[in-house]
Amino acid sequence: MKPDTAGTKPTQADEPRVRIFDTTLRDGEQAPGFALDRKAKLRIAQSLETLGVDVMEAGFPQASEEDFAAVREIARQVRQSTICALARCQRGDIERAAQALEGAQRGRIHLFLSTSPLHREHKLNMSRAQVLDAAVAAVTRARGLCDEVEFSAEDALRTEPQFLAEVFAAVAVAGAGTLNAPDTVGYATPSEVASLFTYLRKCIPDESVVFSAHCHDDLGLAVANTLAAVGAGARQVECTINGIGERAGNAALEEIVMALRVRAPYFGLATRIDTRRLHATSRLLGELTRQPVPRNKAIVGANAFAHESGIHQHGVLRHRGTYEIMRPQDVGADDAPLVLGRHSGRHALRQRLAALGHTPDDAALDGLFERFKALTARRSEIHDEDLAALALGLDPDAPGPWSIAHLHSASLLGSASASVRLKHEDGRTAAEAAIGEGPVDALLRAIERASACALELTGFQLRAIRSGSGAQGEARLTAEHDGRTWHGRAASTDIVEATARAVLSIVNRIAREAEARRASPPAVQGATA
Ligand SMILES: CC(=O)SCCNC(=O)CCNC(=O)[C@H](O)C(C)(C)COP(=O)(O)OP(=O)(O)OC[C@H]1O[C@@H](n2cnc3c(N)ncnc32)[C@H](O)[C@@H]1OP(=O)(O)O
Ligand SMILES: CC(C)C(=O)C(=O)O
Repeated sequence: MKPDTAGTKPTQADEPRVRIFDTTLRDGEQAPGFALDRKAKLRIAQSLETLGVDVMEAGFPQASEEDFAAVREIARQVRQSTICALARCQRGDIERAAQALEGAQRGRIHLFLSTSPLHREHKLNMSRAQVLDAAVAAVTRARGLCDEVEFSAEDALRTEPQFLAEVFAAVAVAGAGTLNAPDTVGYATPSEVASLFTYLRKCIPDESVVFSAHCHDDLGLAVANTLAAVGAGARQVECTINGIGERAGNAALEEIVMALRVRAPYFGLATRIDTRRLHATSRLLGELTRQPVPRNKAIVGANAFAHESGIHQHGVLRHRGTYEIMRPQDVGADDAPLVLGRHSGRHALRQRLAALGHTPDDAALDGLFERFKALTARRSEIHDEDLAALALGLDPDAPGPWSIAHLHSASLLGSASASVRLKHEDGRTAAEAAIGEGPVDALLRAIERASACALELTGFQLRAIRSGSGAQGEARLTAEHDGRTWHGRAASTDIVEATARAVLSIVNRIAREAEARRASPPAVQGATA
């Protein structure tokens, strides 16, 4: 087929659906720090299947035995998505990809070859004619070995558009059903991407061909460029969970899908994705790669639905739509409570106190608000127990009543023991020892016994907060007591001591609050709370 620049016939672009091609397990996994073993890949593949991706690129079988085995396993187990394997335009790669896909319900070989002058000259040492011939020969070979063939013109956005159209037209005739124009180095702008896809659609007005976008994020434009391609007729988008991928990453699946959904009247295009599975899939990937999702990441970051600013909180309390364009439950996130912090105002403070059972009048609220703001000047995080302490007239950061008089911890191959002697401000001392599954468990149990305060540990984090001599470790704990969550935090040059002091800070807050409730008759509590 010769490029046809005469006009645009109706094509696949008129279909009101965008196919989601997920490449988390290939381009995503290819990035430093994101390698996954076969078992982890299968778990992610199953999660992607439940999410509803149309195509999942499971790997590059020629790259290694491990990659081959992972693609083969995924092809055998996943039935609802098309399984895709990457291959260079080389006989060995194509045959290996076909072999890995043998058990697939529906298999696709994804061939790629660079088309840009820079890549042709310096990387491949091939002329235009050689690139064209190699692409057609590879597609012809692959066509008989699997259900579908996709062809990617690597570095398409830096390729002469006419030559790109010529290659696409030729591989479409040879049997490639999907034509992918990647912005391999994340160089293009949205208007350039839109112009290129408009041009390609004019040149190849074949209704059976699907145009695809694959954008990298080197300039932070991957999602914008992908959406520009969709606006210009692309009906497959290649993307990854959390936007992982080569260098700065690929276009983030969750961002594209939610943009299409939230702005449905603008795009008029659906996907098959069950958006309520987005959070779970993102978390699974973060856990398996041990790469936490940044707090401010769109859609799946911890702050994506959090409001701390008083003016926003006031707006959200009146009508969520003032500052929220989607609901957390639409992406499978928990309905986040308003975050009380340095930038919060009285409306949010009153609402949170009410949820904790405290209903101060306006004058009491003003007093509490002043003390709350003073606390935020000293601390970056304020928890419910701090608000409860303020409402009871306590200083959330006050020391005691218990302090550590003696501490000993020992661990040996999976078992650990700890002994503590605690001193109470009323003069009592209490000494206890315990064994546990590790030093933290043993310490927690010894302190629980000595202080007679039952805790169930629900979270524990240790991080270095200074390096070199005098380096400190900070322990952060969350624990349940009496149906409530409590937070403890302490730093020391000795991480065992930091952990013990963090546990004790929880015990002390519980003790102080209990004492205040005993000492304050309900009528007095009601005056401030
Ligand atoms: C834009 C992308 O993301 S493309 C995918 C990139 N992903 C990866 O590279 C991850 C997996 N890769 C690998 O494990 C290895 O690179 C392998 C096993 C595939 C190849 O390893 P090697 O044979 O040692 O080659 P090496 O990687 O050093 O060089 C690449 C070779 O492929 C050739 N090549 C690159 N792209 C293509 C292509 N699309 N079609 C045909 N040949 C190609 C290069 O010209 C070079 O050939 P040469 O060895 O004859 O000089
Ligand atoms: C193989 C192709 C699609 C690719 O990953 C790229 O060009 O970035």
